[in-house]
Amino acid sequence: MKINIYSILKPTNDDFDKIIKEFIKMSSKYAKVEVHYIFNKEIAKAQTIGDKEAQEIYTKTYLPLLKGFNVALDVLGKQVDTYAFSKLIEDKNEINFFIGGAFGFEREFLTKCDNVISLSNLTFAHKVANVVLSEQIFRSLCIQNNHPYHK
Ligand SMILES: C[S@@+](CC[C@H](N)C(=O)[O-])C[C@H]1O[C@@H](n2cnc3c(N)ncnc32)[C@H](O)[C@@H]1O
Repeated sequence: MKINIYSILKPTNDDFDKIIKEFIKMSSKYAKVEVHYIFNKEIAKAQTIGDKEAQEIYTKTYLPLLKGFNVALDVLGKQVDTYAFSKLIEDKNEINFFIGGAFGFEREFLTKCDNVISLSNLTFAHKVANVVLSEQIFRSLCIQNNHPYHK
C-alpha cells in the first residue's frame, strides 16, 4: 500500500515535521507513506491575495495529482472515528491525502475527491492537521495488522 500526504507548505524541518516523520517511520512496516510539501512562487503569491484566487491556485496545483483513491481534509468534511478511518484506507493500492492551503479548498476540488473528511470541528494549522493525520494512518495500520498500539 502506498500513501501520499500532500501539503501546500514550505518544509521547515521543525518539531512538527519531526513528529510526522516519526509516525511515517513507524508506519513503514505496513505501508509506504510519503509526505510531499508543495511550495512554489505561485503558491507564495497565493498567500498574499484573496481567498478565491488562492484557492484556485491550490486547485490548479493539486488537480494533476489526483490518482488512485483521493481524500481531502476539510473542517467541514465528514467526521470519522478511527475505525471508520481505518476502513476508509483498507484494501487500497494507492491513497492520496490532500491538506489545504491557508485559505482551505475550492469546492470544485473537493467534489473531485473520493472522500472529504474532517478530523475535528476545530480548525488546525496545516502541520497540526498533518500530525493528527499521520498518527491516525499509523493507528489504522496497527488496527489492520493487529498491532497492540491501537488499544
Ligand atoms: C489552516 S487550515 C485552512 C483553514 C481555512 N480557513 C479553512 O477553512 O479551510 C489548513 C488545512 O488544514 C486542514 N485542516 C485543518 N483543520 C482541520 C480539521 N479539523 N479537519 C480536517 N482538516 C483540517 C485542511 O486541509 C485545511 O485546508
